[in-house]
Amino acid sequence: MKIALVGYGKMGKAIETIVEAQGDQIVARLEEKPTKKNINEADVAIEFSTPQTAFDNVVACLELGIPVVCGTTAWLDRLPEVEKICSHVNGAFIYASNYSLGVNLFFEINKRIAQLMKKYPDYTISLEEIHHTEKKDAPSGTAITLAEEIIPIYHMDGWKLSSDVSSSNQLAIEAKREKDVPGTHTVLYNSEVDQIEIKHIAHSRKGFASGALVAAKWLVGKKGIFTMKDVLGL
Ligand SMILES: NC(=O)C1=CN([C@@H]2O[C@H](COP(=O)(O)OP(=O)(O)OC[C@H]3O[C@@H](n4cnc5c(N)ncnc54)[C@H](OP(=O)(O)O)[C@@H]3O)[C@@H](O)[C@H]2O)C=CC1
Ligand SMILES: O=C(O)C1=N[C@H](C(=O)O)C[C@H](O)C1
Repeated sequence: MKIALVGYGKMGKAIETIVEAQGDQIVARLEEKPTKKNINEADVAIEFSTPQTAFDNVVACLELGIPVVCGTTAWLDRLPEVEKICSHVNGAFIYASNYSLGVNLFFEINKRIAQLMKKYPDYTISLEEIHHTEKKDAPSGTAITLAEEIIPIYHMDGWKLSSDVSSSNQLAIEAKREKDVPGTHTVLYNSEVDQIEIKHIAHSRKGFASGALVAAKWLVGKKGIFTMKDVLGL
């Protein structure tokens, strides 16, 4: 598989380490918008860049006929436009706020626990995410995905970036930034007498990177718009 890395920062480099070990080929390492000239006939593009550049990069790949695996967060207000373009060009696109197998299992666990806990109003639900200090967005895309799966179950009015869990019908997400933390997400159920937590701790970026590569291999040869639920059969 010939892979173009669109975005060659922390994630691009983590993916490169795994690709080199498994015998696939990286044909482009881009820190600019993909073009016919710089994408080097890649079979698939893996896009981890910035919230400001992801949309243009994804559209450029689709218009060049290259399937795209995108992991960049905080640009999703434009996802409907990408979906329209992908259908128009009969392309292939996958987006996930988090590509790691563990987090995708955590998403399923989160929904099941929320279904159980909503019957017990003594418990107040909230979310916490912790990431490295270089992270550009808050809350994390993963925390938003967790929230979006809880909100319909609890009939809440959306989420808010706040440590104040008490005052409204919005799900509070607290975002903390600490040196070198790859990504930790916790869903908390707190009552007067006790607290229940479910937590996913990424030990490194390896899980995100290997999941993105699994998604890339799965996507090549397909047409359509997909998520990690399709890739993992969840
Ligand atoms: N879905 C998932 O599983 C995961 C998602 N992420 C998300 O991925 C994104 C990237 O994370 P990370 O690798 O840590 O970030 P980094 O800041 O380490 O890397 C981003 C890279 O993109 C480059 N870049 C800037 N402009 C462009 C452009 N126009 N086209 C292509 N590349 C460009 C930057 O270059 P320069 O520094 O020169 O500006 C930088 O090298 C974030 O949104 C993060 O939240 C992260 C981990 C897992
Ligand atoms: O920026 C990061 O590092 C991460 N971003 C993703 C997110 O916003 O959820 C995934 C992971 O938590 C690491």
